[in-house]
Amino acid sequence: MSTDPGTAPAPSADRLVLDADRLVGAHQKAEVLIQALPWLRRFSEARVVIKYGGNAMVDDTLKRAFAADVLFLHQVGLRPVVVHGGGPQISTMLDRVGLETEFRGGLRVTTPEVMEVVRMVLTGHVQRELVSLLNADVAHAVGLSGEDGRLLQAERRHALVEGEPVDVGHVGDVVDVDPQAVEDLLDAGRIPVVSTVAIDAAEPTQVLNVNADTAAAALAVALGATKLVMLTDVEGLYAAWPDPSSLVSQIRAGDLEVMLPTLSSGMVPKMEACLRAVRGGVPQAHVIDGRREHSMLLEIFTDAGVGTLVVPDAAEEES
Ligand SMILES: Nc1ncnc2c1ncn2[C@@H]1O[C@H](COP(=O)(O)OP(=O)(O)O)[C@@H](O)[C@H]1O
Ligand SMILES: CC(=O)N[C@@H](CCC(=O)OP(=O)(O)O)C(=O)O
Repeated sequence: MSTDPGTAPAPSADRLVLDADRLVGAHQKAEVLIQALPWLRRFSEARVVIKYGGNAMVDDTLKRAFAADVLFLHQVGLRPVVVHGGGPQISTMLDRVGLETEFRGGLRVTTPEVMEVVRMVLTGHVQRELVSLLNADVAHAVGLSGEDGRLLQAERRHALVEGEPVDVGHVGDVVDVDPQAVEDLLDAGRIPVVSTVAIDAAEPTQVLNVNADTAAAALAVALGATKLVMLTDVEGLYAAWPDPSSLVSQIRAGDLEVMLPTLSSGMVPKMEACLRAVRGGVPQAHVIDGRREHSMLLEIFTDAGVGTLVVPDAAEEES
């Protein structure tokens, strides 16, 4: 039975404010959905390689939000491929087992003992955790390492320290990608989750430690991905690190190439990877803040975009 508006008590001021808030909230949600529509259409069936950096795996809530975003992409018809890092997690385990660890030119010095721990942590711990989060409700995700189906082959590389090559042991750069194992999983409607341990092309029974950004870029190129999205622990690329007001929202490949020698630490392999991806035919490479819940959805499905977008030299202006 409805109340006669003429006799019903007047709603309190607090109640009116609450109702207004609810309406504004609902209106905003509808706006977001409408805004997402052209992007949903545009990216239908698009392959998106998502690099999830170890520094962005801050806590369980964030990890669950990441998994929810990946599942959302999958549900609305994109083809997400997750490539994960795990640098801090490897360092913690090395510390626990009493092995010294050191980075030269952004790359971990990797002895045979360190390599065993790298492989164990990436494929046995970080990958397992992501696969289990992604499969919490529906079983879509399947984990694989660069060793599986010869996905990633690498050659030993040096690090560059002040322009000089330095030996960093069992560290490689990807020289060959056989994406068939990933293609098979995508064809079966799966979400591949890739650990970046690679086969040593010179000694195929051995493995090499590959920077996860580098591996993600190589895989994005081999898969003909529409986007490479890197989740890290900063908003994006700062032209004048660490000044947040210097965030670069969009940069062309040629300008990034000029900027590369001025960059330091983790941003070097990350921006090199973005450059490699767009030069290899990936139309867009993004660096976004993985510490902000749902930053990936904001980047892909809203007009504003977030973080830093790298585009080829001849690309049109777009978010
Ligand atoms: N110009 C820059 N802009 C943004 N971050 C930078 C810059 N130079 C160095 N950094 C560092 O790079 C880090 C990201 O790289 P890294 O630690 O390798 O992340 P991930 O584990 O996500 O791959 C940032 O936390 C920041 O400390
Ligand atoms: C050669 C090299 O440095 N490999 C990295 C691989 C993991 C990685 O890249 O993880 P993030 O993406 O979390 O940094 C390492 O051993 O830490």
